[in-house]
Amino acid sequence: MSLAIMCSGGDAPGMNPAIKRFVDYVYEKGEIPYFVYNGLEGLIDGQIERATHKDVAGIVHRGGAIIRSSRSKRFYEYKYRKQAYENLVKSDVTGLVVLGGDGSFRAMDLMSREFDLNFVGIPTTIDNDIYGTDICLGVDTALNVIRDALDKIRDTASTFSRAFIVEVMGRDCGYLAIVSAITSGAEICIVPEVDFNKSVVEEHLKREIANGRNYILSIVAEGTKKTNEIAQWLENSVGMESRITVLGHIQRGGSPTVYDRMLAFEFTIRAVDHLLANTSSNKVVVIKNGQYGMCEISEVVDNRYTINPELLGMLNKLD
Ligand SMILES: Nc1ncnc2c1ncn2[C@@H]1O[C@H](COP(=O)(O)OP(=O)(O)O)[C@@H](O)[C@H]1O
Ligand SMILES: O=P(O)(O)OC[C@H]1O[C@](O)(COP(=O)(O)O)[C@@H](O)[C@@H]1O
Repeated sequence: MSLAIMCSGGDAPGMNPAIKRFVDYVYEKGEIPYFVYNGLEGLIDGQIERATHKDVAGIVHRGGAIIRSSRSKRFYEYKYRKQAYENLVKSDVTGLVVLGGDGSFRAMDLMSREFDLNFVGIPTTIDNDIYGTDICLGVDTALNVIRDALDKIRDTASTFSRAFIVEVMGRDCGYLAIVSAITSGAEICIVPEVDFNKSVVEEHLKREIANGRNYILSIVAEGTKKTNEIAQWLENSVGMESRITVLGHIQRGGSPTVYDRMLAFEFTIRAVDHLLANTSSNKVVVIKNGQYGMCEISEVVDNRYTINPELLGMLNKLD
C-alpha cells in the first residue's frame, strides 16, 4: 500500500513532527510513504514523491513544514479537483493524510463526495476553530509564543505607564485571545464571541488608575477588527498613553512544544492505522476530553466550533 501526507492551508508548528512520524511509521508497517509537496497546489500539479527516512531526519524540532503548504484558488474548480484525484491514482496512492484546518477539510469533504477517496484529516491550525476536537495541532506552540510576547510587553508597559493593545490571530475565533488573556493576566480581552461593554470597563479602569494602576494589558482577537478602536478608547477615554502590537505571523512559527510534538505523533499513528484498516473512509482524527477518536468529515465541516462556555465565563474575571 502507498500512503501520502500533505499539508494544506496555514502552516502550524507540529507539522514536521507529524511528517516525521508518518514516514517512520508507514515504513514500520511495511508500506510506502509519499509526500505531496506544496499542498493542494502541488496535488493539482502532481508533485507527489516517495519519502525516505533521510528526508525526515532532524526535523522534529522545526516549525513550518518541510513539504510546504499552500492555499489554492484552483481547487475551487471541479476540473482541478479531478486532476488532483487522478494524480493520486497515477501515483498508486491508496490513502491520504491531510494536515490542515477547516478550509482544507471542506476541500477534502468536497473531493470525497466527487471521487473515491480514502483519507484522514489531522486538525492542524493555530486558530483552534475546528469542530469535533478540543485542541488542534499547533495551538499549544502558538499560545506559548503569545505568552512569551505578552510577558515581554508587560515589562515595558509597567515601566513606562502605558496601555498595550496586543492583536492576536485566530481568524473568526477568539480562542487564542481568551487563553492568552487568562494565562498572562491581561486586564482586557476582546473576542468575536462576546460583546464588550466599554462603559462598565472604563469606569472600573478609571477607579483602578486612581488607586495606582499604571499600565493596562489588553488582548484583541483579529476577528473583531477592533484593535485601533480599543487603542483610541484607552488613550482618549480611559486616559492612558497607548501602543499597539500586532503579533501577526510570528504566532505561526517556532519550534513545536513538547505537547504539540506528542499530539502530532498520536494523531499521525491513528491516522495511518485508520487508513490501513479502511479503503474508502473520510474521517478526521480528534481528541475529546483526553480521548482520541475519529469524526466523520461531514460532521466536522457541517458544524461550527464553539468555545467552551466555562472558558468564555473566565473573561468576566479578568482584572
Ligand atoms: N469550499 C471549498 N471548496 C473547495 N476548496 C476549498 C474550500 N474551502 C477551502 N478550500 C481549499 O482549501 C484551502 C485551504 O483552506 P484555508 O481556509 O485557506 O486554510 P485552512 O485549511 O488552514 O483553514 C483553500 O486555499 C482552498 O484551496
Ligand atoms: O497567512 P495568511 O494567508 O495571511 O492568513 C492569515 C490567517 O491564517 C491563520 O494564521 C491560520 O489560519 P488557518 O490555519 O485556518 O489557515 C489565521 O490565524 C489568520 O487569520
